[in-house]
Amino acid sequence: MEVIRLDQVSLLRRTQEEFSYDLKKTLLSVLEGKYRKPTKKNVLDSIDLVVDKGEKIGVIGANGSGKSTMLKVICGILQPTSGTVRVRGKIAPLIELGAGFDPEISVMDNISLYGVLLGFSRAAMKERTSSILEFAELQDYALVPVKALSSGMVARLGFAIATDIQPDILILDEVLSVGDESFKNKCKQRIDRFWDNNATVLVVSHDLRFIQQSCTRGIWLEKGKLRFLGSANDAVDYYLKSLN
Ligand SMILES: Nc1ncnc2c1ncn2[C@@H]1O[C@H](COP(=O)(O)OP(=O)(O)OP(=O)(O)O)[C@@H](O)[C@H]1O
Repeated sequence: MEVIRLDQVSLLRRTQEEFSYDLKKTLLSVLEGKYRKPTKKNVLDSIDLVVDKGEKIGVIGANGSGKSTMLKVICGILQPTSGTVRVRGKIAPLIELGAGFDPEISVMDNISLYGVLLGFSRAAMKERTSSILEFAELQDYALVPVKALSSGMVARLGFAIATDIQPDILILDEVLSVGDESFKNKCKQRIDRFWDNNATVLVVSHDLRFIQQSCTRGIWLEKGKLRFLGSANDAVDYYLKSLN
């Protein structure tokens, strides 16, 4: 059964998008004659992809080739400039953990808010609050505003919410570096369980051996284009050959 489908997905980004808010920097570069108008770049270029239930897909490619962007488009964090994305089932996006939190409101209220963003009802989130707090080891912080948590605690909370129930689709960006060593182990166990329970998995990693050992299929992206889609072993081989 098909659970993810991308048809001709492209995403354009301004090359200086991240810096455009820095007026002082922009003015200085104008005065120094160094200012260049931002140009647009195809970060994803006409991607077609169909993923069936239970597949484990490894996404590989050089830095900046569009791997994280593709995952964000699948999760709905980014909208494509053109093309369509269809996803069927509950998705656990383990990327940019906690990016959707409101720092001013309490941990408990953020659990409801984040859950609703992920597509759960408020009532369902109320029922899950205690198990989420327990997994994140934040029971004593339920009423504290999120801005008072450490960044590791924020990531733990994001992970706990996104994985409180078995997702149909698991999206992983690189090796998770959530919290301290003991918490990392807990996360790994949870991911392994989902992995074994027939979840569909998309994982970005530079660890090519891990991709070969753990994934059924591989995607090689190059400058936003899908260069290869096939067995994980072949994807790694072709990618490595391109580097020589
Ligand atoms: N917020 C942003 N604004 C503008 N351009 C961006 C932004 N985020 C990423 N890009 C650009 O999009 C391209 C793809 O980035 P992406 O993070 O998807 O690559 P990646 O393959 O995951 O790289 P890496 O292996 O380094 O994590 C890069 O050229 C990057 O500069």
